[in-house]
Amino acid sequence: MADAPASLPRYDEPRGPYRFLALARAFGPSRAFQVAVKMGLFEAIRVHREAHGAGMTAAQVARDLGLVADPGFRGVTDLLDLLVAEDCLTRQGAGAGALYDNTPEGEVYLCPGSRHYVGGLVVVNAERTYPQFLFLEHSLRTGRQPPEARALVRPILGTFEGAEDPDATARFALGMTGANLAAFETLASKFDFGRYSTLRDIGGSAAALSCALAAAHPHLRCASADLPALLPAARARIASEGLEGRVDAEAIDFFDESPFPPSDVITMSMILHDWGLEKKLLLMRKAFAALPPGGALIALDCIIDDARRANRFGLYMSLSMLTEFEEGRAFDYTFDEFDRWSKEVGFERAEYIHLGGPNGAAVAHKAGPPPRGAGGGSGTSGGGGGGGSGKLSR
Ligand SMILES: C[S@@+](CC[C@H](N)C(=O)[O-])C[C@H]1O[C@@H](n2cnc3c(N)ncnc32)[C@H](O)[C@@H]1O
Repeated sequence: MADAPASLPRYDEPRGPYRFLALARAFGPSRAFQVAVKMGLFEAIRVHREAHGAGMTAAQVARDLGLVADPGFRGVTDLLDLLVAEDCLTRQGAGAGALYDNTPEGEVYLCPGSRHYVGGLVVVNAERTYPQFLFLEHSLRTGRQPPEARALVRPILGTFEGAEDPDATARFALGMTGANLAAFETLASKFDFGRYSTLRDIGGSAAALSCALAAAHPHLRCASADLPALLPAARARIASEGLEGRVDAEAIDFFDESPFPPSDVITMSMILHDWGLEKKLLLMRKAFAALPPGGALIALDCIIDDARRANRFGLYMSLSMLTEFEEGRAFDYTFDEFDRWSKEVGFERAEYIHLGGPNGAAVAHKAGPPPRGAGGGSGTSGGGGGGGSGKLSR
């Protein structure tokens, strides 16, 4: 397993037919990675290194994770080397004595004790998204998943409502927190929250967005509102971040008759994309009604570029919503579309804030002076109200 001699080809960008074949097989490395995260490989390596001061051999990994440990069996070594090729593991040495270890990034993002752990969503991808994509053709032909799929993956609304089982609800919430924390922290630094005093996060799950914003902006009073099954996860996070008294957890059903309680800012992260146009507009109207003059609705999603060709993760996400939501009407959207909807609902103008990777925030502003006065006198960390970097205003 020495480095390839210079005469061997380097496997960089696949070209010609290989580009299409690579795309057809892209699920392979993806699935292998999901399985590795689900089995706890990265955490097992971290724990082993802490105890023994070195990475693990393939045989040690096999024993630790309960995999086939027969020396003639290639599966475990193949999985580990594929993860080396994907830059998810490092390897030192060769053959049976080769030691596999985490990359520094793997340690931050793939080990559950880390604040930045994203593995929760990888497990959701392994348990829900991947099996549902097996039936994508059926979804495209009928707008819904077939009964076979529903035998493998329970409907997402049951998970939200806690009807499936409380652990599945908590696991989904932790997955969402890990996946979106970086975007939440970027929003905290890019948007001028100094102009507002109160914020309500609709569909706030485990309150991660409210906590990130309250931690960055001490003047801000936040409420994270979700179905009752999410209250324990939200309360646990508020307590663990030391934000009791500044962040509340509230039970709501955002589709019931009652109006949203008034707040200067309403956020909806990964909410609008869960629904068809009618329900998207209903939620935006409820937000508009609850905001004071000068208030803002901030929708966070993998907002698709207006030309619908660059944000391929956003486009994938939209197909994923088709498989997740039984209505067959859920979709991710462009900023252009959000801009149009926001005017239809009554907002004065909208702006786009890029949040890193495929994530963005579409902000709709209600006409009027900012509720807390320009600048607000609080320590906002950046952005400012007008035209900060990466913002489009319309
Ligand atoms: C895709 S998750 C997004 C979670 C979180 N905002 C984030 O970005 O990480 C959708 C959230 O909407 C919540 N939700 C779904 N239907 C709801 C309803 N009718 N009323 C309130 N919350 C609801 C779910 O419980 C879930 O927490």
